[in-house]
Amino acid sequence: HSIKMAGFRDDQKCTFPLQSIQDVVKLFRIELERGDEPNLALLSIVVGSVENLLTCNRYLSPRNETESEQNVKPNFPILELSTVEALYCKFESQIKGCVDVTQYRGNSYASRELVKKTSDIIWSSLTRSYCKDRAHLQTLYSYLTGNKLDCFGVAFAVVAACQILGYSDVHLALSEDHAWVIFGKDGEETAEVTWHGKGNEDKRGQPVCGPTAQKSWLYLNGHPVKCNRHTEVAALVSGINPSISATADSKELATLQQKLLWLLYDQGDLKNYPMAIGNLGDLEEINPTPGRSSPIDLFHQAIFAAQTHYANHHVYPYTYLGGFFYRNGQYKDALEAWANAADVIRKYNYGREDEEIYKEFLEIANDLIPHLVKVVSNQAIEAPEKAESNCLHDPQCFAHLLRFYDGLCAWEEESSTPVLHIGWARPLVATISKFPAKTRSHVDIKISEEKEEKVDDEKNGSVNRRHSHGRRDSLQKNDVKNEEDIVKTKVNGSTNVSDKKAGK
Ligand SMILES: CC1(C)CN=C(N2CCN(c3ncnc4sc(CCF)cc34)CC2)S1
Repeated sequence: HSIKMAGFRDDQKCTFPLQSIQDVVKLFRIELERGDEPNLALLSIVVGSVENLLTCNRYLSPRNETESEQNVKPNFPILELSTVEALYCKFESQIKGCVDVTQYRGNSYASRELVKKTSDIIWSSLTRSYCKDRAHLQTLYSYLTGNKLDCFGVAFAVVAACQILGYSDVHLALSEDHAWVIFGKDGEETAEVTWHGKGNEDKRGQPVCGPTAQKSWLYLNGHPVKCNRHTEVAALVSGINPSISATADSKELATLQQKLLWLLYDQGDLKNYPMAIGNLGDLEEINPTPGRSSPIDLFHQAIFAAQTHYANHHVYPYTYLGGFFYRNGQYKDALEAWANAADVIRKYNYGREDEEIYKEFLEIANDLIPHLVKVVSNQAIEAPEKAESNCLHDPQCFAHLLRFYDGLCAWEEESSTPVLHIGWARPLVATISKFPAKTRSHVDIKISEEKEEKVDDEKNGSVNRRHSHGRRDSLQKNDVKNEEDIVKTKVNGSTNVSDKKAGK
């Protein structure tokens, strides 16, 4: 049967051959600024081709071939239109050849059968067995030249295929460690289209619902990133992997990713995508763009996006920020960011497919914080005159640490799987014992409000409670006179009675 092969439009063709970062940025700009939808398959093939040339087969420009050139510096490859067109047509004919849309004619929305069928086509043509978490398996280039895709790559390929079949309602849904699709009227339907993790039976074709989806971090309890075509382009760009080896990155590819993320940022396409903003913050830390937001600003924008669009149910915005502060020796701020991350995870129950975030908190608790505490305790010894500003003498640092662990405990409560075990206890004891008793004694462990009145009534006069941000609630009788050198710090975030009455 004759398949109408849609070639590329002139404004797409005119950018070829692509031979610089700017050429690729220009192609993306054309795709993103035109009225119609950006072509996901085209952009994925282009990015995958460039990534392959810059990371997999160390592209050598003629200039570099002389023996004298010791440091092999790849220039930008030349990407011909014919290469991209051939791969695109291969994908288009495979998809259109296998899906008989006449069977679904009429209903303008995709059906679960259509989505499942599309997923089956991608799924069945994957190489039997390969290392699923290898790098550079996230694009259609990898699929079309090597029949390999990673978990995210399968979900993206299904959405790109449905776009080619004309279903503009099929979109990518992204959590912090999984991807699935939404479709139907108002995107109300959901379907698994890929696998997750190791040793888990795939649930392809099934909706994302039920108890597993409710309280588990993996599905973000109903707060995933629901993409439109532009956000899907942002996911594709976020997925660019500049790593050449465990120790080397392609500078050209990292620069391309950074420029494409700024293009999407300026178009407003990252506003509801915290991880993409975080990725941009990481790139800006490595290679700052003059005149652009600082990494800290970007990480705060990611946090704001998560608070605004996702009821503050995302953990990674806080671990992006915490990691930045840690790398830059701003340890009090790192502890606060990690405590805020724990305030998010406390909203979930830990389940067997949440290993990724478990590993994240394990590394923070048992590796990063112990290292942080060792560094500051050495500082206290080497520079005793700076003791006041030292983390170990700051009750708010101790309060952040307690809030961090309290969040992990709350995460474990009512969970099917335990979180903490003896392996967590040793680093915890080592960390707590580095804080002198004087510091620990200044932390005021606030209890939840309903009990607070009871405690207040029973207690004759209460200690003065100072919010962790310095605002004092009230001075009660028999307060110590020199209260200014006793920092009362709330451990948890609950507002206290007077605030409540003040309607704050
Ligand atoms: C603070 C961190 C440890 C640094 N990098 C992090 N990530 C790197 C980029 N990541 C991502 N970045 C953009 N989009 C997505 S969608 C997704 C789930 C699989 F589809 C992951 C992910 C995952 C999180 S979190």
